[in-house]
Amino acid sequence: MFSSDLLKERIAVVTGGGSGIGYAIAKQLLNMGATVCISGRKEEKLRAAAESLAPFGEVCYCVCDIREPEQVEALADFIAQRYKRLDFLVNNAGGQFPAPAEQITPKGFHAVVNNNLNGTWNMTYTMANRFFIPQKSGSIVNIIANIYRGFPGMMHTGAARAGVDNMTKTLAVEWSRYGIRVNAVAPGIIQSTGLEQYPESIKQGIAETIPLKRLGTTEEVAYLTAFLLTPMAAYITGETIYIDGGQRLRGDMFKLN
Ligand SMILES: CCCCC/C=C/C(=O)SCCNC(=O)CCNC(=O)[C@H](O)C(C)(C)COP(=O)(O)OP(=O)(O)OC[C@H]1O[C@@H](n2cnc3c(N)ncnc32)[C@H](O)[C@@H]1OP(=O)(O)O
Ligand SMILES: NC(=O)C1=CN([C@@H]2O[C@H](COP(=O)(O)OP(=O)(O)OC[C@H]3O[C@@H](n4cnc5c(N)ncnc54)[C@H](OP(=O)(O)O)[C@@H]3O)[C@@H](O)[C@H]2O)C=CC1
Repeated sequence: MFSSDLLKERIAVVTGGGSGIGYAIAKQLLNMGATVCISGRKEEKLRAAAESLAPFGEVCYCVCDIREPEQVEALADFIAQRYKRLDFLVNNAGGQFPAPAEQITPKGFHAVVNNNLNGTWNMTYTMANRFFIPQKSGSIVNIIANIYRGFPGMMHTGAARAGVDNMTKTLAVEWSRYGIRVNAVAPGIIQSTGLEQYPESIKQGIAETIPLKRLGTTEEVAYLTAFLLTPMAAYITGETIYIDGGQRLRGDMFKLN
């Protein structure tokens, strides 16, 4: 299933591929023979990531803030010039800040929705029109979050990710006529660079609330994402697959007062 030539000659873009889950996804796709372009906002971070990924296959990077349509268009130009096609888009870039709902200002709400929902659409709209629709093929995986029971403690991202979850279903139907599959992966709490930004007080004891009694790894999210892009998943579209050690069914995301 994960053989080294399964994705040979396939071209992938992984947003937020310079760190954490995105980096692990890029590495897994390279290990399966794909050519991968990682993107993000910080050039130095991308350069270092691309250097450390280079032993695993053909990798490049492109600075692109997904919130800026013209930067997304420039990323599409870069891919068109370099590879002439695109097969996979992994919308992984995103983030938010923890806060009780009543303290999320309209500006803060807008910032998080803009990053996670609008940014994902900017990428999806552009890459579909530039590549997937004309090619009549393509596969998209959206990395969202565990929104199964809402997202207490991060209402803004819950709302944004629910938007992407619904977008996933709609596009799977609308774009089936172009041979495009669209799926989502919903990670629970994953031991990644991103998690380092959350205060210890929130994370302390959290593993005990998860049925599998541990946090997930970035590699585990990468395996699932890669699987969804392979021909083995050719009949899967419009799905959101949770990878959370069972947390959506039992256990708290946050300790609320
Ligand atoms: C148990 C834990 C479970 C965790 C599960 C999930 C984990 C992950 O998702 S890991 C990924 C982690 N990485 C991140 O989340 C970092 C990403 N964050 C950002 O990129 C940015 O902070 C942003 C996109 C969320 C906002 O950036 P930007 O658009 O540049 O907006 P500003 O910085 O200008 O802020 C606008 C506005 O937003 C409010 N705000 C921003 N940060 C905070 C904060 N830390 N706390 C409270 N409020 C915040 C605030 O209202 C800002 O306006 P001003 O007050 O006028 O600055
Ligand atoms: N770790 C976890 O427990 C969970 C993570 N997630 C989600 O998974 C994804 C990956 O997170 P993780 O790897 O943990 O955290 P990281 O903070 O390591 O990764 C987030 C990546 O997104 C990029 N990014 C953020 N905003 C933008 C933007 N506007 N334009 C371009 N790139 C952007 C960052 O790159 P740069 O700094 O270069 O801009 C960074 O590489 C995120 O969407 C996160 O919210 C969901 C649930 C749980």
